Amino acid sequence: MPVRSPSPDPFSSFLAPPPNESPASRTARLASEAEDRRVSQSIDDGLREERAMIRRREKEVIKVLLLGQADSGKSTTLKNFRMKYAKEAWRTERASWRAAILLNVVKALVNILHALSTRPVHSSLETPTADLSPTTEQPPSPSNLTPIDNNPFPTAMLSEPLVRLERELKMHLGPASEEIGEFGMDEGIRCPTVTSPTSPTVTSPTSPTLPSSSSSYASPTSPTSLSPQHQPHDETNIHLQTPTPCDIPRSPPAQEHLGRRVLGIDTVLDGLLTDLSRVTSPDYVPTDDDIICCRLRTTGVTEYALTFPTGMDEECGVGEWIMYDVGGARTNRYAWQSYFENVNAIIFLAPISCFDERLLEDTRINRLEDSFLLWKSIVSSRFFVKTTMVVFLNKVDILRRKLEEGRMVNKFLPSYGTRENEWKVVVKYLRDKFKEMSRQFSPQPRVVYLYSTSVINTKATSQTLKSVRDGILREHLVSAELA
Ligand SMILES: Nc1nc2c(ncn2[C@@H]2O[C@H](COP(=O)(O)OP(=O)(O)OP(=O)(O)O)[C@@H](O)[C@H]2O)c(=O)[nH]1
Ligand SMILES: [Mg+2]
Repeated sequence: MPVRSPSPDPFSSFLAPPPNESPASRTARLASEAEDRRVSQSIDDGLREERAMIRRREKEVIKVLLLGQADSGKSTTLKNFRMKYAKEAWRTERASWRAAILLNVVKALVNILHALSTRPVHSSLETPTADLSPTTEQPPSPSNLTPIDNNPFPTAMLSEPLVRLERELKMHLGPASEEIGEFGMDEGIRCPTVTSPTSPTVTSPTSPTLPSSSSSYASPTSPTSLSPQHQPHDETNIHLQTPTPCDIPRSPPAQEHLGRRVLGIDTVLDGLLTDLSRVTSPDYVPTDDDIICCRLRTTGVTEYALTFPTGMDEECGVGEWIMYDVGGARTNRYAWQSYFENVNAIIFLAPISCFDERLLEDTRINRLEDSFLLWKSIVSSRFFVKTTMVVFLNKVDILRRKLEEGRMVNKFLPSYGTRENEWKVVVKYLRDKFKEMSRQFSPQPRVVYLYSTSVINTKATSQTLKSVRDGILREHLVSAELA
């Protein structure tokens, strides 16, 4: 059978020169085709160059992940970074912290009233059987509280509008306003908009989980629910009552309780509580310290961009850092993994004051034990073999206070043994412990930068951040040279 030549491609015949092309037309056509090829080549070169530039920029962007359990101080550390290195953005969002600060104050007042109407029967449950036994102390629960004598405040009368205001503020602020497993006087009348902590959200790179600045709570010049002049409901006008909530923190029973720290109220709020008239004024603009002290739970993962010099001296160009702040509760941690690729540095927050506390989300687990387990899983992860590791042994101020009040570390951490119950000794012990765990569980030898911190102290933290920044940059430069 004769072999038939394949029929010509209709497209190639469409592109072929005309059969009767003159020599002059042919020359012109070839010149035009050469020019087309040149233009196309230069477009390809441009695209290649652009792609290479994007790859180079991606390499230059330093990714820093803040990790650690809930309430360890990750967001507070980020606030310090932004206060120092993103001054303009920090300044413009200052007013939007107002509602969150008010909520912190109202929650504390509700707690004080609750404690004034009740008192704990058991002061301590210190009977661990092993290191970091779960049988450590718990905050007072409704079942171990009894009414307190000589309480000067009509507790129910005062607490009702406060609880209502607390609920209003929570509705305004959303899920971040509620602690996981939060226990308060408003149990049973919780904010209906609060969503399950098991469904964290990932916020957009540019939107911190802050209250909206368009709201009446957020504007520094607009009224707040604590202001007497502009009440949404008469019953929330807490200034009109006698005694007023402003009298509560200064009252002798409250002072006695604050002094004994049986309320679970952190020292960070003391400043706000003793200066309530400032915070409740209609012209109130939060200060740096107010914002640093303010607690707003992180419910998903937030990204922040910071701009830094790319080298050690200030004459170098600037580079970009992206910092990721995550929700630290156990129920939030599954969302972390999508941020693990190509992380340059991790700042791990271990709140070492919590040696005698349990996790809110799982009260069987000691908080220090949880930090050890987290640290072990981070240093042993294959994702972080080349990641710079920075550890903040945080909340040293609270550790010091607890030890001064006579809390014994070895009651909760028997391996601490007979070492002196002194904060510097405890810090050294824990520093060695974190280092040793890194040595034992890291797939490759690595350097760990450890700092003892109280990140609510912005001045001291500013120095630490500079050192952390330089350390991360230095390691980044070294690895870029090796790559
Ligand atoms: N006293 C004291 N308080 C601190 C320190 N660090 C943080 N805090 C306070 O502890 C609370 C919790 O801090 P955050 O930064 O919100 O904790 P977080 O790790 O972001 O917590 P999640 O968002 O729940 O994961 C805030 O009220 C802070 O002001 C510290 O070193 N000392
Ligand atoms: Mg946070």
